[in-house]
Amino acid sequence: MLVINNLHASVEGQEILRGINLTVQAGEVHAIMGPNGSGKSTLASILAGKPGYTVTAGDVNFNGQDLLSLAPEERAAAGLFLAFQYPVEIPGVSNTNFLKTAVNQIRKHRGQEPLDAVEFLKILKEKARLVNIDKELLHRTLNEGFSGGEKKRNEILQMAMLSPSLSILDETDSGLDIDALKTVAFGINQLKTPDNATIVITHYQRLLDFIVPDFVHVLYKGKIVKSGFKELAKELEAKGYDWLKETTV
Ligand SMILES: Nc1ncnc2c1ncn2[C@@H]1O[C@H](COP(=O)(O)OP(=O)(O)OP(=O)(O)O)[C@@H](O)[C@H]1O
Repeated sequence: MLVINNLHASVEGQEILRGINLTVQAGEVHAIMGPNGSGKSTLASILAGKPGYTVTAGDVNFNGQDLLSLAPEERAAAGLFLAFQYPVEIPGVSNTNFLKTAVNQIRKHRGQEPLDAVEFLKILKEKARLVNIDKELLHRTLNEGFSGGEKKRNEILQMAMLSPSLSILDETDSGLDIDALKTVAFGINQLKTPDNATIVITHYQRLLDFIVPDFVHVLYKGKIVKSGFKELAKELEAKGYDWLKETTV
């Protein structure tokens, strides 16, 4: 589904990613961990097409397409979804209207008819129930006055509505209390199918108790320096990252 090959990228002339190689197959959950400033969010932003980053070498293939040549909205239409570390507030736009516009925009890109209001609301209710989101959030203005936990839950609802083939969740656990963490993880697990895949960027092994990854990778100074299974996250929790620094410098 996703093949990242020797990806190098810089921001304002400074090299941040220094040769990332990563393959994600359908049905898999990958966790990316690593110390602050190692390039995790940069990688997510580049995959989503956020401006401001210069790819200096390498390529990314997503479902047979050259991902880096696509505009951000084309990436979304191709099935990529990024949940941001800090979801934005959009005053004056209701959550429901935002979701309807986003869903229909993606349908348009795929050559499908837009959903009418009745069809859309039916799906919205089903998905809100599936990922355990309070209906009250649907009628509020997008992310405005949402608590940190509500913003993150709302992103899971967006993910449910857009049915992406690859979801990238950047520090979805930051600022969540344990119940919100469980709700968000429950939503992510509910949406898992053999046809989609998830990349979870996290600092904490506790999230991975609820979203069990098939693979764990450590990003350090812009490179994946170690990959393993879920036990690697436990090892990192116990030992930190210094032991990896010693083997990589
Ligand atoms: N827009 C930018 N302008 C300048 N430097 C940037 C920019 N974006 C990222 N960087 C730098 O790139 C490096 C990697 O940042 P990034 O946010 O990708 O790390 P991270 O691994 O996600 O860190 P954290 O765990 O703290 O979220 C950092 O040194 C950061 O200061």
